[in-house]
Amino acid sequence: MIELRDLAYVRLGASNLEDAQSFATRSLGLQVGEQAKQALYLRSDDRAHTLCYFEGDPRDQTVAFEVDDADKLDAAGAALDALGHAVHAGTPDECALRKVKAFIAFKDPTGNQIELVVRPERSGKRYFATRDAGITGFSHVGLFTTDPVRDELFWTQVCNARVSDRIGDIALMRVNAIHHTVALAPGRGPGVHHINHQVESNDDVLRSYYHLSGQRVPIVFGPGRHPTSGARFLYFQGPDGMVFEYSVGVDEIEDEETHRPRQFGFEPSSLCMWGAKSARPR
Ligand SMILES: O=C/C=C/C(C(=O)O)=C(/O)C(=O)O
Ligand SMILES: [Fe+2]
Repeated sequence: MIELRDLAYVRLGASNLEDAQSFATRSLGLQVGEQAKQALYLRSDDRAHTLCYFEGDPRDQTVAFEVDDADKLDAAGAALDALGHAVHAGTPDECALRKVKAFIAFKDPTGNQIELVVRPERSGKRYFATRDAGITGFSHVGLFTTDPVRDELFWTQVCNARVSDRIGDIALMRVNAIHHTVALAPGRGPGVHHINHQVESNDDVLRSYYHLSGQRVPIVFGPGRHPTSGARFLYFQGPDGMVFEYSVGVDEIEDEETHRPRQFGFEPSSLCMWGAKSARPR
């Protein structure tokens, strides 16, 4: 069993790094941790980075999870290899680019690019962004799936994810007490469906709604409230069509032993209990 501890980062190819920087700092509210020649490292918490835009194809998207140590990383590599996944061990240069001690890369059954990392770098400086979006941290990702039932089995049987709730066959899965760290979303191929940051209060969600609307950032869903995690949310579109979410008030699963996933119907009211309609199909 591969024990995922937390999300580490997302890496996104950017068609225009300047546009990505402008969006990340003026709209999303991240802090530039480091500006390299062909990459931009962005912070949302006490880590050195949680999002990296690099000059490249916007379809090149990777999600990374932290595992405990080098032994666990080796065991994960062996387990994935035995299941037929091609596993790449990061070279020292590739580790430096990701600010981690070691990592392996592989694809999930849909073809999503996943990395498992050890010892991601933290920063001695606290996260301090020039735009005050109220961000309290990087929280979850949505991943496209071409087969939700198969991919739920991968995340829950090969890895340690547990299903918190389902909407139709779509699983919202946790790797720690937080309601979900990975949400699956039906799609025609691999890719990141959305990237979530938690914010401090309902006020932050609504303040951002007006701030982003004023900047003509496309709002794609919300403000609204998910009946699943209970979170109040706003989804909006960034560079190269990537969707970002702010949310506040996501449930924690209090009792790991007794929690049973709830089943929600595959219908709009399962996505928003206030009646907001998503501008993109889930
Ligand atoms: O469409 C359902 C979304 C559910 C949630 C939630 O319960 O918080 C998400 O954040 C999500 O999957 O994006
Ligand atoms: Fe979400």
